[in-house]
Amino acid sequence: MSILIKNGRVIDPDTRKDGRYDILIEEDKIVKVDQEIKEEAEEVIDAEGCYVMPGLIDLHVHLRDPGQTYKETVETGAAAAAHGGFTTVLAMPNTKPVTDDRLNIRYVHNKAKAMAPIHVLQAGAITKGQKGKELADIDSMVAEGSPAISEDGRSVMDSLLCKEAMKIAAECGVPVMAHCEDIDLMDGGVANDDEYIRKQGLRGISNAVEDIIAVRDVMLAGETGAHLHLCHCSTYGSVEIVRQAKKHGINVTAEVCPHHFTLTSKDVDAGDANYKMNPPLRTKKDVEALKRGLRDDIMDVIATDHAPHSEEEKRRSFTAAPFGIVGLETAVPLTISELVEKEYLTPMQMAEKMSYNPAKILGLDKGSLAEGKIADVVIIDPNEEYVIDKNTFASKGRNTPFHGRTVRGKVKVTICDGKVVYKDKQI
Ligand SMILES: NC(=O)N[C@@H](CC(=O)O)C(=O)O
Ligand SMILES: [Zn+2]
Repeated sequence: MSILIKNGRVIDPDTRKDGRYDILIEEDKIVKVDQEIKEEAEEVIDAEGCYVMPGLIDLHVHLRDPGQTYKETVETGAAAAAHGGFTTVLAMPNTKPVTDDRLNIRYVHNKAKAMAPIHVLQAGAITKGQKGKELADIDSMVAEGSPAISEDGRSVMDSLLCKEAMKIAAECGVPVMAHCEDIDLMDGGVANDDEYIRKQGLRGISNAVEDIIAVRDVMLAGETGAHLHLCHCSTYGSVEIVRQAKKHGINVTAEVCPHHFTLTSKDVDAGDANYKMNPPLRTKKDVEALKRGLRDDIMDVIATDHAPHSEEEKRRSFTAAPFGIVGLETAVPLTISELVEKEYLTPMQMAEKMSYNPAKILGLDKGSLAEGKIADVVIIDPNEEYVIDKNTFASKGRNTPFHGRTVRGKVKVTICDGKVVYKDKQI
């Protein structure tokens, strides 16, 4: 099989190419990148007017498999990823049972190999059953191929246990991906702690809920030498904490989700739980800090926190519904519309934060369009305007606050291991 991508704007953070090039793919590899490639190929894709980037890598998805396959499966989540331009995703371990041992890691990896069109990697839990009492067997999960550990969905509240986990992760050479939430301080909160939210009769989640654990984890990373990756940062405090940590030479990276840089708590409709996620939508001050943090490369990654739930679950009251929204199929247009068009990010920075940096964080030989690399590629038309329609999602989840929103930036083709795994109708 060979594919020739012609006339696109190749944006490659690895070789620092940003210009008009053709790319020739043979079997599963990029064999040539040149200004004009004359060779014939079985499939020719005209990428005129499009960005051609390394396949996107999402460090934060929930695939609900095993245990909650009515919400999503490895297969449907991977199809949603391909539709969204992602060729690699990292699945979080808050499954049922919790992915806290090597057999559960193997289950997801094997299922993905058998039926996912893209690469699915599984993060291991930090504690057994995510109960926060006893460490999981981190070494054996890493030996099984898990590239990171995380307690996502909660924090390891016991600081000593958390420090032990960081020591082991440092020895194993994997990052600790931290969901920062002081569980006691949550106090039943469901949305940001501000006047507008309180007026709607909802309980608040203050910034300190996140910031306290972010500071603690940075201190522990400093003491243990672990690589700490802060998940779904939502507060201006988090951005400051990451800035300071980096200044002091602590090994920390951080991610921001599209919903957190696109919406504020003022957008929350108390009658619609599609605006409910953890951490919550924050204020304008927080959103501006997140955008500037991304612009200034304090914040390294854009990740989706794709969190599918059933329609029945999300129809419940704001307080009773579960936290989380889907994100795989809206990340590209939101990033282009909110960050690239508004000049917070260059297209090169977009490719860094959605592919190159995530690859580096997981230690993967990906995020590159250099000759000889595996052909994971995404083609995006940055100018195509369209209306987000949840009914077009490949995900089982329809829980998005972005249904009906007009955006720019459409994924046209996703190529994984040299195979076209998604193609838009009009290309
Ligand atoms: N983010 C969410 O609102 N929900 C996530 C858990 C998580 O990422 O913390 C989920 O698993 O549903
Ligand atoms: Zn989380």
